[in-house]
Amino acid sequence: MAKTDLEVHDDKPLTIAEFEAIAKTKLKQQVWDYYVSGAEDQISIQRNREAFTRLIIRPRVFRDVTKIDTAATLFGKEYAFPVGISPSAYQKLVGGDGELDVARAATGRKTLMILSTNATCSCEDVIDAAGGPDAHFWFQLYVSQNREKSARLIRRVEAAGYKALAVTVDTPVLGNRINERKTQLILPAPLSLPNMEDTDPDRSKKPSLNRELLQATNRQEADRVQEAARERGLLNDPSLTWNETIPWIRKQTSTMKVVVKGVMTAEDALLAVEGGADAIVVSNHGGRQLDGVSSTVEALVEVVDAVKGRVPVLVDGGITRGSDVFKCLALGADFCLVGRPALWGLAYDGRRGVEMVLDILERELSRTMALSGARNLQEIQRGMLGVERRDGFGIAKL
Ligand SMILES: Cc1cc2nc3c(=O)[nH]c(=O)nc-3n(C[C@H](O)[C@H](O)[C@H](O)COP(=O)(O)O)c2cc1C
Ligand SMILES: O=C(O)C(=O)c1ccccc1
Repeated sequence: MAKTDLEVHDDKPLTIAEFEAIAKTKLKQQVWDYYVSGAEDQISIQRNREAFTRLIIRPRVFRDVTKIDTAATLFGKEYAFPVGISPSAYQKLVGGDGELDVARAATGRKTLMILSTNATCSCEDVIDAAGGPDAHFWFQLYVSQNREKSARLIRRVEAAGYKALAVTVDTPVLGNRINERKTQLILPAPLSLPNMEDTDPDRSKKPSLNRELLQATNRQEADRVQEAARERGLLNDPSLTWNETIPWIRKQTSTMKVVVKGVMTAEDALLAVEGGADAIVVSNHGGRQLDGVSSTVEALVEVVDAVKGRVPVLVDGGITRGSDVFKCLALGADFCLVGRPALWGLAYDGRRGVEMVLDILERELSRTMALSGARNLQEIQRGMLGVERRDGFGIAKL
């Protein structure tokens, strides 16, 4: 449409969907494919989004909503609002200074960042960029078959000032991502994974690891490549168990909390709590691991009901609106995380782009709260949600 005197056009993206559309035009095909893809038929990615549209808000009105307080506390640290950034690999491929820009944005907006084991910036540089040990960031951990190597990494991130380890429990092997198999992801030579101790002097001459992992078409080949990946600490040891692994991690650190990321059932949530986890992240890895699992908001309900407030419950997967955050909190989550939305912001304009994405989510959450009659996070109740009734016409309150 042509501009007229009466129209003011502002080209700044106003929604996460607009950031995504712009990121698609800015990123190289192989990078876009890597970040956007899920596993196999991508049913669970779709389900993550659809579940939000099925949840219907039941707003309360005529309450004094002059002041809206979105502050959220985790492990004694107050964050400005309950949306942090999930760990994702190779952020320098997306733009700017990668993890450093994401870190600057997270502290700039007083929220949580979880740094990936497979980061392209060192855990020390990320804390420095965030303004030092007050950052209250967490580190995502893949536990290596070589436990000594993992023990050294844990000591290193503890010394750097991380407050918690988020142990990813949904990745004993890599999910079957078809796009990644078709379009090779290349980590260009100057990029490296500085949190990994690399014992292979020839590694820079070899193709990127996810590609190798996914290309294997027979068991022998697959075993060989998975073994090489695990040896480097890029993937979890597949033998990890509740009984052995959580106590082992706990023994390696005296200051950091232990969080498990990737729980999707009440049964595992109970094992996590009984095994001494300090928090749970309900996650299906952004639909990149097992395809065919439920959406994370569906799983959130059973996890919250099983945990009964004993530890904080976080959730990620498909969150692209402040109203999605509102729905997660109403179901009982203590905090939300976004993976891809932060990356779309990073692709748009480095630190500033990530801050814009966080600002959109904060403004949308705040407005949803005001329009629903919730002045603070405690007032966001499950009864503010409903679903379409199957047995008649109307909304069934949750
Ligand atoms: C490109 C990409 C890389 C990821 N890398 C990791 C990782 O290294 N470790 C991990 O625990 N989760 C990883 N995840 C999963 C995210 O932490 C998170 O669970 C997921 O992205 C949330 O869904 P969303 O992207 O829909 O917000 C990755 C996700 C994406 C999209
Ligand atoms: O791509 C991912 O989702 C992921 O978790 C991962 C696993 C191994 C290497 C790099 C990223």
